[in-house]
Amino acid sequence: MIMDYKTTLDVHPLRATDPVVDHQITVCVRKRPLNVKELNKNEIDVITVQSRDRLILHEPKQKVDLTKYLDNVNFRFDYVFDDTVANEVVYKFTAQPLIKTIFEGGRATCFAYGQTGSGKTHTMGGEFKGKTQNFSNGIYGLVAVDIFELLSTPTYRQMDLAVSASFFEIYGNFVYDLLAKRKRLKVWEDGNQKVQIIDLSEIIVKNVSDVLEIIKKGSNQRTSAHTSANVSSSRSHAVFQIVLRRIEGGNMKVLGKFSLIDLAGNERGADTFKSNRQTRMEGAVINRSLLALKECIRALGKKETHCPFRGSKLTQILRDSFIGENSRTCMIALISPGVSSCEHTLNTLRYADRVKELAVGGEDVSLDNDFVNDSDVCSDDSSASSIPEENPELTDNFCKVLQAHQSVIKQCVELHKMTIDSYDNLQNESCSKLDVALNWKKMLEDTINVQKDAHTQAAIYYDLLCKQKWKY
Ligand SMILES: Nc1ncnc2c1ncn2[C@@H]1O[C@H](COP(=O)(O)OP(=O)(O)OP(=O)(O)O)[C@@H](O)[C@H]1O
Repeated sequence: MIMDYKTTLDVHPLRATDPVVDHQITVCVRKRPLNVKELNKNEIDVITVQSRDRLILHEPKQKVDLTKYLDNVNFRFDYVFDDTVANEVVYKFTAQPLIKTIFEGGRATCFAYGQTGSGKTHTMGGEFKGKTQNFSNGIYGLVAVDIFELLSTPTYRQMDLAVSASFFEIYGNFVYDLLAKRKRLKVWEDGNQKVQIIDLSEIIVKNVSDVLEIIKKGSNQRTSAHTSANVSSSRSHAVFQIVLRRIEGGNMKVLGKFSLIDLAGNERGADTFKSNRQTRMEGAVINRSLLALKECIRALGKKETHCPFRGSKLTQILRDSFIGENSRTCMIALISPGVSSCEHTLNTLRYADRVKELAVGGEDVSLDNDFVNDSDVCSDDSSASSIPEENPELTDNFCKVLQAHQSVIKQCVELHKMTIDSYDNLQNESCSKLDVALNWKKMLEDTINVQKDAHTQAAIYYDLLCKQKWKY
């Protein structure tokens, strides 16, 4: 059905020579090719990149009478890159336009967002050849090339700017220095709300190869640390920063900063019901940071004076990226094309869609029409953000209650839809009464079960609230 549908479409993907448009906030999507594992499983590609800014997700669905049908969901972003596009082209439309910002005294930020294995590290760090990574064609490396090229032009050469780089990781609520054997660092906020990472290694770099060395060192540290500690890099945010400084009144003052962030896998935020406590807690922290990130981009897009950067360690550290006239952000949402990733892909696209919607000043309608987005359940509700930081157990449980209730709503919507379909099918006799009855019985049982789960979660949460003597 997908193949047939695709043949009816007029497809004009983005070309490397297309014009680059200037935005304060750019949101784009990159589709990776099907990988060997997916090809071996004969997975179907459910994504069609229709044009430079549009894509369609073909979601296979089934009616109550087992008839299959496609739900074709359309999305529009600033740019959409299909699976043939190289890193250099992605860079040209995303991070490259932000380079000049840091020379003009601003803050530039580029995020890679998506499910584990969707291509975040490939895009930010560089293409993999087997186990080795080509750091010179990732966005980190390409940014370095352009910075040093601009520095060599007459305008900037005379400014005598100093360039330095740092590379760290945010795992749970802690920060680890990837250039100092993953030393755990303290984050302090001074009286002016300036956030400092104490003792973070910041290495002076003189040329592109110095930067590539740092990227290599930090990336290797990340990989080896995670292998030995048996935790996954997909549960941490990696932050690579390049800072420009100039002499002002005898002191070195920051002129501009480029932050490049390889975010934790967004599906990790939904590590809840089936996982152990540690994983669930990590999931809740990731969830919160991704939501806080969305809120901060919203504040930037709406030019609000208040930025809710305290919502997570990630946004706290990146606070100066979300304030100020001269802050520009780019989000690259990475998606896996296989049918088995359909639900996560839909979640990624909806999140990116809302970031863009917000960035152009629209309203956040996520709670009205998007209750299936698991990664959003934590704190879109304003009451969630009022849960005290020091009560992670409550936060975790509150997430579970919300999540359980979202499942109930989802299930009820399915039940309602199925009932209407059954009625139609009985009317036109395309399905036997027995089939309808059996399907309806099963659907009702499932609905009762999710309601029971939600009830249990709410009861656990109530007990916990009573125990903690913490009330709304
Ligand atoms: N656009 C692409 N073209 C070719 N291969 C790709 C592309 N994107 C990703 N891949 C391949 O897919 C695999 C997973 O990619 P990658 O490690 O970048 O995912 P990730 O999103 O960073 O996952 P994690 O969250 O686990 O770090 C890698 O082997 C990578 O080479």
